[in-house]
Amino acid sequence: MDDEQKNYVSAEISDMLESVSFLDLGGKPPPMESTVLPNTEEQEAYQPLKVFLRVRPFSVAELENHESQGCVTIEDSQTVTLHAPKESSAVKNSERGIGHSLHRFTFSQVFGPETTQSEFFEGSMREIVRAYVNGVNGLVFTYGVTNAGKTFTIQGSSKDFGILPRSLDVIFNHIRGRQYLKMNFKPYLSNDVKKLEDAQVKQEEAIKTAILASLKEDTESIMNTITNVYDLESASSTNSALKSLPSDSLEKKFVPLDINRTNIHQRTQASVWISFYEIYNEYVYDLLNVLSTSKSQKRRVLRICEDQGGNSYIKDLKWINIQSTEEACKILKIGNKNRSFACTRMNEQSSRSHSIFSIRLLKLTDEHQPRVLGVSELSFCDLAGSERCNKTQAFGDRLKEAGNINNSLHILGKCIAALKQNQNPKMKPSYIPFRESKLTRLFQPFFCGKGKACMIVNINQSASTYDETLHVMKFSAIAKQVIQAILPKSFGYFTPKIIGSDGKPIIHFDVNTSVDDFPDGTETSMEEEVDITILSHEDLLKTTENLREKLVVERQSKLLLEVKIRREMAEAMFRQLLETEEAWSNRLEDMKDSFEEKLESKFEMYKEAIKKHAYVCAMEQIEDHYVPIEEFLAEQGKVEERENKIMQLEKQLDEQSGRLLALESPSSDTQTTENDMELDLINKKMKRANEGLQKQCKEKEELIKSLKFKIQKLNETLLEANEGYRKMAEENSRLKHTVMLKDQEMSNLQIWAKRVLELEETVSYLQKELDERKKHLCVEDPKQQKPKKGLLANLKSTVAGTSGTPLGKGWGKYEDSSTSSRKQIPLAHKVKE
Ligand SMILES: Nc1ncnc2c1ncn2[C@@H]1O[C@H](COP(=O)(O)OP(=O)(O)OP(=O)(O)O)[C@@H](O)[C@H]1O
Repeated sequence: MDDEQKNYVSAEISDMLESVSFLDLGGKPPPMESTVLPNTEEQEAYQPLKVFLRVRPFSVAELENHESQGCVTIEDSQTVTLHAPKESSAVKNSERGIGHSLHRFTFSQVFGPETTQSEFFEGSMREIVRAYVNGVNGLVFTYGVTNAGKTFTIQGSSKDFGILPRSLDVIFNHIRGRQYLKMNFKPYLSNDVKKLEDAQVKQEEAIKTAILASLKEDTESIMNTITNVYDLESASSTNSALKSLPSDSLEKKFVPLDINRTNIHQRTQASVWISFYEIYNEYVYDLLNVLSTSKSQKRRVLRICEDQGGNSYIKDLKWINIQSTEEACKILKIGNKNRSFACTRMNEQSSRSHSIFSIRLLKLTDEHQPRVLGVSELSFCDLAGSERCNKTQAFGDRLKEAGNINNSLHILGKCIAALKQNQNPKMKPSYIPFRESKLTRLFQPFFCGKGKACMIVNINQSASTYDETLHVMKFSAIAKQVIQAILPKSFGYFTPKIIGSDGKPIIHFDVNTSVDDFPDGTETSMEEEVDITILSHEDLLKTTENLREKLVVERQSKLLLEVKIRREMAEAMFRQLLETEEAWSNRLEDMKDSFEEKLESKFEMYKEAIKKHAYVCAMEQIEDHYVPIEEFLAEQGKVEERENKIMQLEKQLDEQSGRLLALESPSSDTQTTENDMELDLINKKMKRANEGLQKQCKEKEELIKSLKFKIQKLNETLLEANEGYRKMAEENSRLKHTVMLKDQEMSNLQIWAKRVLELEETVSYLQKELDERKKHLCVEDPKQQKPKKGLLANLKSTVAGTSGTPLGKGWGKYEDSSTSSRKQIPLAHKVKE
């Protein structure tokens, strides 16, 4: 998938979003407003994700460029309309009949370009911060194209603080006078607290001092390079600017939240810790790592791990204890210095990473030896702005960054779309790819009930980024439909584990479980990134022991499972064989029947054809030679008459020849003349008779010839019929052969069926054998067993132990010669087969 396609959300998600956005037309957001007072928290366990829209005012440069100003129209406090400018792809597409040039979107609230930072904070953050100080975790993330004002919204400028410093100020206002200033309770893993020894506390203090000192050292350079949080104008008076950050100044800028303090235990204290990290090119970096400030030094990549509860946390992430908003702002500034910014075509100071600033609030009892009552976390995620690579003309590092940014935003889009789809009971639940990117992995708990999430969508009104802005809006439209299931957590609901400096739990406040439960709780999932270093040596040994025992049990169950599966497979195979056999025999019968039918019908056909042919021939012959009987008799009469005439003529000829002999004597001349004349006459008559006879003979010869020709033709037809019959006979024999083969196949199938039955017997024998082995295993000391490398090795060894069984024989090379309890099983050779 190229970057163009991957921008924000995939094409198909985008299409889905398109339809969603139109479904929303005119529709007001569902009733979801509810106050986050502690006693109503249970009621709002399910609520749609809050999505706020903030529209950035035009910058001076944009105004100078005469950017089209009619792309974004705010209709009311919840609705905004986007009008595609002429040069945008949306207009081109709509002209081609794909999509629309006008889009309307609804949000939890829309903040126009004239909205001040204070108004925005009041309108969007009030609820989430109030819930947070009462113990509900919160996540705020800004989403939008590059240069849309995400960083400005979160951090703000020195004159106009963003939601992060304002939230910090509210938090410090809230805990004022009840702040726990010692650093001996520190956030640990995802939701736990570590109790530090004095030496460790000193170390913490030293780290903090070093971080703050690094700011002083670099003040000048920071002011020259970082302008995101504090304006360049204030560079000359950096320190004074920082000093002018105390909460008082903030308080003057906005009305403090009306937080219900009464629900918090009167005698409680709070400790505030912060962390700041970034996800850059899918690597997590601690932004508060002072060592990494040097650009030449390679930054240390942090790992995302999971604790016993499967909650993700960043291993070795620095948590710094802070006592005031100004301290937090200083640290934020140091973090910003380490953050990956770059000058892109769209934004001079573009954030090239997703940065996450987290605040952990530890609630403690107000005693000499305080107890930890709860931990809550508020995270601000400034997502990197995405852009189309061709538009930004990105290449090299920028292109790689854009690819990674787009990819993680794309996965975030997929997660949100899947979350939304899974809320529809009519649809098949789909896999939510939280683990496909670091960002979504860290966001996952917030979409699974760990706390309240809220999304801030930043857009600018520039026509040049209209298409990207439209994508963002579509994305937010679907995000708005995600229902969050927020566990009714407040302080004291999920009490954290307190871990001692040695890594062992020292106090466990959950009323339902005791400290003794902890070792079991240390059981970690076998994920590649599970952090086992959090366990002490003893726990590790104990865990190993437990795991070993579990392994034995697991192996037994696996063996049982395998036997069960084998049996099921054998049954299934047998069933399949029977079905196949039945199917084949049916098929065979059908084929036999159909061939026989075909054969018979062909025979009939040929017979009919021969009969017809013979009949036609006979008819033709009869037609050719048909002579009516009268004609025939007349002809016969004629022939007889002629024969009589011939006989008479012959007689006359004899007489005439006798006379001629007598006349040969020279006595009378007259007589000779008469005789000559008579002879001439007879000759003439004979000649004529002869000619007639010759003509008749010719006719008869021709008749004989034509009859002979017809006989020849009939012979040929007969030969052809013979040939057809011969072919039919051949086909018949072939079919008989096929039938014979099928019969053979059937008998083979029957043999297989018998074999399967035998296999089944073997399996049942194995089952018995296994039961025996199980009893044997139970008696054995599991510790003495050598752990095998895997299930197969274990199976093989187990089967080798029972090498007298058919299966054991199959794995002869693993046979244990010492096994005395071999049994001779007659089925062994069958299994081998
Ligand atoms: N609401 C606003 N009022 C006045 N200026 C603003 C506002 N929002 C943003 N800006 C200005 O717009 C510019 C870009 O803002 P910003 O750096 O916060 O954008 P971004 O979305 O974080 O960009 P990227 O994703 O590239 O980091 C900055 O100069 C900022 O001061």
